Amino acid sequence: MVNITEKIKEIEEEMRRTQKNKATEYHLGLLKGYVRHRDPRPGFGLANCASRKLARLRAQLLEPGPGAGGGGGAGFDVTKSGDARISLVGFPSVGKSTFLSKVTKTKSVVAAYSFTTLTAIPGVLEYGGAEIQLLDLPGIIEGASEGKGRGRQVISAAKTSDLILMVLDATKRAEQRALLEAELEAVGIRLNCEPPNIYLKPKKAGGMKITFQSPPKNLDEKMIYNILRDYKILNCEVLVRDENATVDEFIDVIMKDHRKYIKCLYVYNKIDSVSLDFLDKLAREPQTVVMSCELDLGIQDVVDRCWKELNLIRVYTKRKSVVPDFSEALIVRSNSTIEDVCDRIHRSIKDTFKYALVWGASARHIPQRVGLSHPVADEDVVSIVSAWRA
Ligand SMILES: Nc1nc2c(ncn2[C@@H]2O[C@H](COP(=O)(O)OP(=O)(O)OP(=O)(O)O)[C@@H](O)[C@H]2O)c(=O)[nH]1
Ligand SMILES: [K+]
Ligand SMILES: [Mg+2]
Repeated sequence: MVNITEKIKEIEEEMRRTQKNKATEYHLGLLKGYVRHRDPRPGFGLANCASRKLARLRAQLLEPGPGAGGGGGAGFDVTKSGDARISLVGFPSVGKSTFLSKVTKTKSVVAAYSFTTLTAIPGVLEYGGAEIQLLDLPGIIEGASEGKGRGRQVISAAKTSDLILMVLDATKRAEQRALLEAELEAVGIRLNCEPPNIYLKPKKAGGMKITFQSPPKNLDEKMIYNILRDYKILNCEVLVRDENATVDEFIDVIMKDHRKYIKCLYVYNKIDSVSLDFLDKLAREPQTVVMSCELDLGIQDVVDRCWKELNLIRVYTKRKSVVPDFSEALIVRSNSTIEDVCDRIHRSIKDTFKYALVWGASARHIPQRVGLSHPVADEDVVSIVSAWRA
């Protein structure tokens, strides 16, 4: 077999040479009779022939070899680090690597052909003293969940993240989003929803006890009975608390060890290439932000929105008569209190806690003297006063 990597190198060389001189490209096209049929959209021009060939070869590199075991189910070997992990998931060439290279110090290769990125590339997104791991992933294609390309690995990596950033190309068909969602759904990822409000407890004996808190709209006792029997759960207790619960949701509860509920933010890139009307329409969709990496438009909005979606709070600690260090934040979940902040600093700090001084959005006046139960807000400055120090 001719080495795919060598073939790829050859074509890349050829493309580099022609790209150096657009005029040459034009003449080449003219020679080959391409110019008349030229697609006016960016990226669909003369180089598209070589580009398509290259993408095809690189896709082969992604395919699991014979005996490789169907692409493998495990994710890429990247250790989790920082305060949270965000995965960039999308079709090839939507701009995932461009985005990573823009917002982190990591440079992930960017190119016009598909499957430029062949593995997971981690970068660190610094956000006001918080450190978020941003994972650039290979592009996925339809059928990814069934093991096409490195689809399964990509999806496994996405499954380990705290937020999925679904990167979409604003110039491409609207279906791309539903197609990607279906691929993620197929492996048990549930986007932007909470686990169903259904209690299920398998028992050793006693048959099935099925109770509805209020009359169900989409389920009945017989349906639940049949589903449970299909899954060979013959003894259990079920309490359906949500009247709108569906069959699919009930199955998700049975399969809860294989389900992952993850927030997803939809990001449309390349808005420099669509009309203003269309851009406006996209930007109004729920959970959606728009950007152009090329024109540096909306990037900070995307980053801010990511932080918001993670539901985390940055707290800066301050020693008496010293300016707080804003380059290092203490990260707690939303709805945390001073007590949670103490626990993050040191396990025993609560033993000597007298009160805390708080500057920031959660303080009614500045500084406010508060106790352990005081809820903190993002970017609060907190000074813990201990009994022995005061
Ligand atoms: N017009 C336009 N082109 C962009 C924008 N962002 C990225 N591109 C181009 O889109 C192409 C693909 O970018 P990449 O960052 O390599 O895309 P990717 O999603 O990482 O692609 P794969 O790794 O192959 O899956 C490159 O030619 C970029 O220059 C943008 O905002 N507008
Ligand atoms: K690409
Ligand atoms: Mg890439």
